[in-house]
Amino acid sequence: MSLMPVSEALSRLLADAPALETEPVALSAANGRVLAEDLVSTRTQPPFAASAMDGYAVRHADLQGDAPQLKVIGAAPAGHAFDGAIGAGEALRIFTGAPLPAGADTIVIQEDVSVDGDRISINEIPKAGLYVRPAGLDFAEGQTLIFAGQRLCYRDLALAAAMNHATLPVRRRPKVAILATGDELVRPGEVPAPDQIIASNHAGVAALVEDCGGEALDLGISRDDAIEMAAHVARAIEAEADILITLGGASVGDHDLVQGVLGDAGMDLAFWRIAMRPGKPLMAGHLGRMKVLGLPGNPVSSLVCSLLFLKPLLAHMLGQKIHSDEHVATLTADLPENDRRQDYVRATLDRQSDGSLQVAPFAKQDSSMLALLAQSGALIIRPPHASAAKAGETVPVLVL
Ligand SMILES: Nc1nc2c(c(=O)[nH]1)N[C@H]1C(S)=C(S)[C@@H](COP(=O)(O)OP(=O)(O)OC[C@H]3O[C@@H](n4cnc5c(N)ncnc54)[C@H](O)[C@@H]3O)O[C@H]1N2
Ligand code: MOO
Repeated sequence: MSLMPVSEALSRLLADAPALETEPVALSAANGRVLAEDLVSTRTQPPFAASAMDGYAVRHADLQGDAPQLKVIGAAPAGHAFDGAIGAGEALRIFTGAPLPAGADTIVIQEDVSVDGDRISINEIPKAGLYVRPAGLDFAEGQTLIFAGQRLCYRDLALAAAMNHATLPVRRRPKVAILATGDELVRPGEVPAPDQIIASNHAGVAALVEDCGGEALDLGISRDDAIEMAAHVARAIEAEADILITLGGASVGDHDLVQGVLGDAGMDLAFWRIAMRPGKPLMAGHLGRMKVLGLPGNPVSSLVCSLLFLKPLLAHMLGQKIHSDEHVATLTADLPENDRRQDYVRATLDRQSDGSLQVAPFAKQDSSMLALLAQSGALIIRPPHASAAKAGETVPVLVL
């Protein structure tokens, strides 16, 4: 049986997955969305030279001698520019954020001033230009400040607001329908029969979808019954899902019905069976415009496949660059030579005082062992046919 290399499967998966459409969203609804176009500022900020402190706007040339005196000719609170200029020997009462009046070049903070009617004495002479924010200190009109592909966070949203964008062009969120399959499964919180277990994969895959900026749609659990499964698949189509994830039933057993059901529904199979461990029975295809990813049922397999295939697929559909979480780390234990499947070995990860990474593989690697995956800081990548590795050697790792 031939198995497809991981890299080839990933390239095939991404090759026919175009980026999703752009849609406008209000700034208030844009948190966590992915920007579809570069964002150019419509404004210069600050739009005028402004005071950075509460105090007095002065001409630095006037600040000669000991405690020079100036005449206060008016006031400028924020939002109220002084309509005039200050001349020799004059000052303007000014507040943080107000435009600097014509003629002034420096702010004296009020703590350094004694006031007597409309006259002030300057007790501390500031450096020329102190506490003046020049126009454009932050950014200028026409500047590109947030880039397409950026997942918008609170800092981006504040900046976008300052740039005066009330609506932002973002990618539509990929809708990912998730269907668990298997007679042995019940939902978390239910009481399983003695021969049943709790369906866990759904929770993990849905969380990863949300983390990547997608929208997870829970299709529940289908029994190992072709008619019931077909009805669930029809619900995914009806819901206009961009991706259908099936969990389990991807292998070769008599009750592994997923591929048959999808085939009958009209799925074009892109690939099945990958040279990887865990995750060998991974399947991909498309049903009309809906992508289908059939993930193996073993819990660790389904999550590792999600990390390696679903995460980049979602990034691709959101118009994002796919960046690698691959690093190198020093092994703390020997590893045996590998067979033809690329292995993703669960391991703990520690950063040493010199900044280097140290990785300790778990002795047991069964793809049903979720507790060890949860404790893992990394997956050690063992390429196909890698020779045995000794403690102290460096190996590639995917940091989780
Ligand atoms: N004769 C062979 N048997 C198997 C092969 C093979 O090549 N030849 N491949 C093995 C590998 S590798 C994997 S991985 C599994 C995957 O098989 P399926 O995708 O068909 O998964 P199931 O048989 O449905 O389930 C496997 C295992 O995982 C549990 N499971 C399923 N769904 C969930 C869920 N949503 N949450 C938690 N656990 C789930 C299920 O109860 C089984 O224990 O096949 C091997 N067999
Ligand atoms: O791929 Mo299976 O994931 O080896 O358990």
